[in-house]
Amino acid sequence: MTLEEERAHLAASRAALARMLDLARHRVATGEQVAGDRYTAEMLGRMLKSYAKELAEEPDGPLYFGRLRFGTGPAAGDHSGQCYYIGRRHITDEAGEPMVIDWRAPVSRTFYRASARDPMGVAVRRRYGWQGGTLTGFEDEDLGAGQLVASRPVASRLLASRLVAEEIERPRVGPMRDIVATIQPDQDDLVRADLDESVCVQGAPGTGKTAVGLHRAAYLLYSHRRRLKRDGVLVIGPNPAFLRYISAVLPALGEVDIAQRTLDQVLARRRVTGTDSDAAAAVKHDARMASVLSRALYARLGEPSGPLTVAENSARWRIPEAALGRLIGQVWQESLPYGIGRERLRSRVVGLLQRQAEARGYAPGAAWIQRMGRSRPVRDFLDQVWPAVRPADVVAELLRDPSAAADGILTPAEQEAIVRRRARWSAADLVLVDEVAGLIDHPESYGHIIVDEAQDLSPMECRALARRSVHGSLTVLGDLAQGTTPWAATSWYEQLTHLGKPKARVVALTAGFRVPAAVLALANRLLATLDVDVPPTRAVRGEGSLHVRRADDLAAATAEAVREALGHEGSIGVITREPFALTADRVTVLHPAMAKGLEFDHVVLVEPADLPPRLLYVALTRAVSRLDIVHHRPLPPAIA
Ligand SMILES: Nc1ncnc2c1ncn2[C@@H]1O[C@H](COP(=O)(O)OP(=O)(O)OP(=O)(O)O)[C@@H](O)[C@H]1O
Repeated sequence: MTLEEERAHLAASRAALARMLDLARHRVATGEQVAGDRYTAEMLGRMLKSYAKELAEEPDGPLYFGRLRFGTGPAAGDHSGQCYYIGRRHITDEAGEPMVIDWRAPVSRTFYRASARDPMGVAVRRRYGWQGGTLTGFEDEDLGAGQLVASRPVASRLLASRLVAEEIERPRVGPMRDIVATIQPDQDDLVRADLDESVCVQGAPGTGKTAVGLHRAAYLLYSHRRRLKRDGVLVIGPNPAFLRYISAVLPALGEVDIAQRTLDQVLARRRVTGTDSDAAAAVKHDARMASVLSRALYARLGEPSGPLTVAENSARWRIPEAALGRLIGQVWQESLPYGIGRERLRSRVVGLLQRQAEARGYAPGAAWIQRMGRSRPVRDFLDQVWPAVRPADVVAELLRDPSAAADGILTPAEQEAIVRRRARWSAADLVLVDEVAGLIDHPESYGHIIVDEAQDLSPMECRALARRSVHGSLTVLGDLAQGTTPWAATSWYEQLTHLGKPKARVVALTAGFRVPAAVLALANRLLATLDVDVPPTRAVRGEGSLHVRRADDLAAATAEAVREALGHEGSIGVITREPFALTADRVTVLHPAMAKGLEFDHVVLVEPADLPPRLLYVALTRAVSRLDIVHHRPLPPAIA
């Protein structure tokens, strides 16, 4: 097929997409009239609306990025002699024949996996080059013959394709983009892991963890749409700036219904107005707090102080104290959540009353049972032995005086550290409140949760996510070397245990798609001093540029570096602890702690000696093309 013929196919695909969109809109408009009853009409309307919305999200840009032409040998199987265009979503012609196949469909897997060594039945893999919505060319890989045709020399040592290399080398501007056109085989393996499987990706900076997680979310929704529309998919990121940075990826993949939140946003039941000392935060985030809170909650259980008597008209029903004690013991043994235990006890008590009534010839019905359950004596009994509680009250009481619940678990100094003298909620307190809420009742659970920067979560934060994925699975993304919180994980096994998935497969990604080789060499030197057991990154990119300048006037030198950076295209990030006023379109000034997960085409890093080693490692690995280090004090030895 010539470029002209390819363009004709593109025009036909665009027309087909426009027709699909018209049809979907038409169905939204008429759907309510055609459906039988109101419920069905509403469900249908909602479904069609979201379908129309997804179609409309389709960017004007490339409709597809690749094409597979299968050979005729036995390896091609059912696809023998077939040709498929692979794009961001299915497009079908009027007869329902596929014009473009969704990248998530089973056959598309071949696009990412086939290699000269194992062509998987593919004769030729074609990749398209685009400029905006215009098709500019293509590149064929003759997998049958094991060679790349019509290609200029490739920039990278590791990539066979010029188009893939160009995509990776492209200067970065604006928010994160999807990588569907260039997913690599090891990434694809993770993206398509089964829904029931929890996986943990240990990936050095820029190896595509975030990209993999987001594409996995889109893939899972495609493959298990009904189940996950019902159960929900949640993406957890470290801060709102990061969520803004990644926010366009899923909509570009046609997925508009995935919640993307910080953990704080998930837990927020009340406003955070207080802060913790480092010592208090360390204790509150420690896994032992789970035992302390459980003790604090269950300390509320009491003993019956006599028999329970309910009088109704002329009848009197009575349960002796010993029998009540036995009931409490039985319910306790069932290890139910606290709130459910209280209701179970209520129904057991009423059950005993009911049996007495029946023994005396009454035939108590549902209304009687309900009345008994709400009767004063039964309520009083429950309030005494298994009182209703609010999670925040349990935590507030514990923080006023931790001793009763914490003795033997926390040291006296630790107890002292968490005593709260003013009733203000800190972020860590909300994690504790959530823990208690989880002891009282099951929280909303998700079908799948993707947790980014998971190495930074505390054990107690992990537990909050574990509770929300009891019936679902997790994709855990992180890098032990980039852990910068005081409680950052040092072992994935431990972190996964806190997350409730100790058996999750841990996979390392080591091909770095962000950081250029020159910068990576420096970062890897620092990595060697960080005392974490993770493999270093190999650069898939070119050399890039690394500049170090010593200056007496840091602010002036920084401004100078930014001015120079503005001479290139792409985004610029100034990573500094000092306030630095600068307003230019492409420039973002940010504190190192906020740089996590982000990337800029050009990074100006100010005074590395100010940063603890791991934060320095994060800051060093944000640059895509150029890194400028501006310093006054001597550089830390590892990077000097
Ligand atoms: N297969 C790929 N093809 C093209 N670009 C890729 C590929 N994989 C990753 N990238 C790009 O590499 C950059 C880094 O990816 P990403 O942010 O997902 O890495 P990360 O491992 O999460 O990094 P960090 O540890 O810093 O959070 C992004 O610009 C992403 O688009």
